[in-house]
Amino acid sequence: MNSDIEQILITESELQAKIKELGSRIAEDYKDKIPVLIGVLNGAVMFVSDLIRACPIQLNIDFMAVSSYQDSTESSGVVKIIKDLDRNISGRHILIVEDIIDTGLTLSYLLETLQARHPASIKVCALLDKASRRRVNVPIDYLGFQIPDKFVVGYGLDFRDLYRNLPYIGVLKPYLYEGITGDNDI
Ligand SMILES: O=P(O)(O)OC[C@H]1O[C@H](OP(=O)(O)OP(=O)(O)O)[C@H](O)[C@@H]1O
Ligand code: HPA
Repeated sequence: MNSDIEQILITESELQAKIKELGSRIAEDYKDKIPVLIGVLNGAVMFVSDLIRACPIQLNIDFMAVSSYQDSTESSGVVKIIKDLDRNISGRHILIVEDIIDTGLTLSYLLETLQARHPASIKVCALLDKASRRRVNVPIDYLGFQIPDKFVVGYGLDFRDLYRNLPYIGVLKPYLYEGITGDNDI
């Protein structure tokens, strides 16, 4: 699996140091509230679990599963809810936790969908921002790292549902996905 990686972009220790910083900032900002942290599955699974351990305040967690990339490295542009929240978020302070903001289409859809449920506030925490690919403007209140326009995997991020279990963020060797349209089987 490691041999499919062209370059390690962010090491495990860099990830953990940044998550501690983000957790402290979030804990300070929400110390008088009980926010609901919404992890966006599947990609944010590692990030949300490390982030809540770095966040020593009272909080709730919930998850939404959405998908727009299927088996491709390009967004289909259509965001599908695969699993919705388990709770009513009306009047609650919401923090959406995402692994990556790329085109911004997923986050834009989530913000619109969750805003319609009348939360007290909504903020966004994202580990990675690939700003050069943005197709719609979205706010990021807490950001880990800006990254270049490369397809990355690891620490929750996948290609065809693989590589999520790498402990670092790496650039996938392009020959592994070039020519794949999204309709192919593994
Ligand atoms: O800004 P965007 O271009 O919308 O891309 C970001 C989204 O893409 C990935 O999810 P994906 O649809 O691949 O599902 P996954 O989390 O299950 O991997 C990632 O986890 C973000 O949710
Ligand atoms: O670079 C990426 N890697 C994995 N999943 C993604 N979803 C959007 N961009 C990416």
